[in-house]
Amino acid sequence: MKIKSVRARVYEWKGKTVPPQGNFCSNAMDLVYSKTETMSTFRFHSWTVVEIETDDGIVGLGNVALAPKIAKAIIDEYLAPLVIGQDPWDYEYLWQRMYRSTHAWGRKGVTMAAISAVDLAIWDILGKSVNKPVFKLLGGRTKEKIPCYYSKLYRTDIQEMQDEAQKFLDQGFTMFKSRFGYGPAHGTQGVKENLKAVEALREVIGYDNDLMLECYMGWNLEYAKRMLPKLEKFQPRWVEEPVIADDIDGYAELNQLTSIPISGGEHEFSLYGFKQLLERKAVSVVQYDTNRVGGITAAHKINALCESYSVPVVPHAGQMHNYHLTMSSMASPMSEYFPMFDVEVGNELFYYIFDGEPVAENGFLQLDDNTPGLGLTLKTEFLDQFNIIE
Ligand SMILES: O=C(O)C(=O)C[C@@H](O)CO
Ligand SMILES: [Mg+2]
Repeated sequence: MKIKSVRARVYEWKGKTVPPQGNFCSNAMDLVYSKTETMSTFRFHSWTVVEIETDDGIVGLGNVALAPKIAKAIIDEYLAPLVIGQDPWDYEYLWQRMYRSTHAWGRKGVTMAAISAVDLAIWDILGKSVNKPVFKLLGGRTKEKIPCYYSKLYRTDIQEMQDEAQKFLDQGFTMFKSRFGYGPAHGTQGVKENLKAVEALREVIGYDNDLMLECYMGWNLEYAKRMLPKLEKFQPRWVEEPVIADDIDGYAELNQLTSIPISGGEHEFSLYGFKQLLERKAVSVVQYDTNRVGGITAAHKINALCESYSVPVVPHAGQMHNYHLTMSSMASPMSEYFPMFDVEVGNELFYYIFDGEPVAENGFLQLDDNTPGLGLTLKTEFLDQFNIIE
């Protein structure tokens, strides 16, 4: 079997989006003076879809959401020529060709995300060619079904957040992730607002259910050192991305500071990036995203590395490419789960492009032993709400 063609198309959402609100989600731009709403650079309203076809007609689907137009250019210009004419079963060789040939300017960020998209499509082909789901090629079924946590609860009105938490508690979720709205730029009032929201959510879900707290790189070390001791009484399962991804020493200091586990990784790349995080005890929970980190080829290696450190892997975002890594590894106890909503930050856009995503039932996800490959097809229902760039 040989790769015959690589097609990368950008799906630009033209449909309605939930308008941004202030203090919706603390984020890395909060620390930079700006007159615009800071979360705007972290909206994912475009997505690049990669279709790789083999000489016997199998089509593999990959995807990338980081800088999708740039990712498409990297795929078209640099990565496609490296894989066309090659055997997809030589996936390690192909991964190394892509990684090493772009090493001078790649390694992390959008290049590794583009490599991830090609690698996902290759693994989709592998599964389809032997009529097996990808997780069966990685280690098989390690769970009867996948526990998942409800992920949203962005910082809105306190009552709205409590109503949202109650709604999904009633649907059987036992784990919830919420977003802080405030950070160093918002002073002591912001600290009070952050604590008020956590307390309000605990009032709804109690202490028999897990609560994870997301900073999305919106704090700094000094502020996090003030906040974590105040948060301990609320017993969060983890506090996520308190500082920017490059501040690994900051992560390591915070991870030892209190009883609260620090999580991160969705903005880290490749096996080597996670080797650093683990060696320096920077995180207690690893959260790579398989469509960023280097695809399934890289994520599978990182799962093994994390297993050797007894550090759990909870991939960032839901989405099928992550579910296969969780199903096939004892290192990964659960998945993140965004239900389908109106398009807001963009984590929801996946549902408007692909069919095949499992719907959570009572806080669990299921993958089918008999659905080959990643289990995704391209959705046609919302095509009229996308501008597609060939
Ligand atoms: O789901 C996460 O962990 C994210 O970082 C998503 C992003 O939109 C901020 O919440
Ligand atoms: Mg996150």
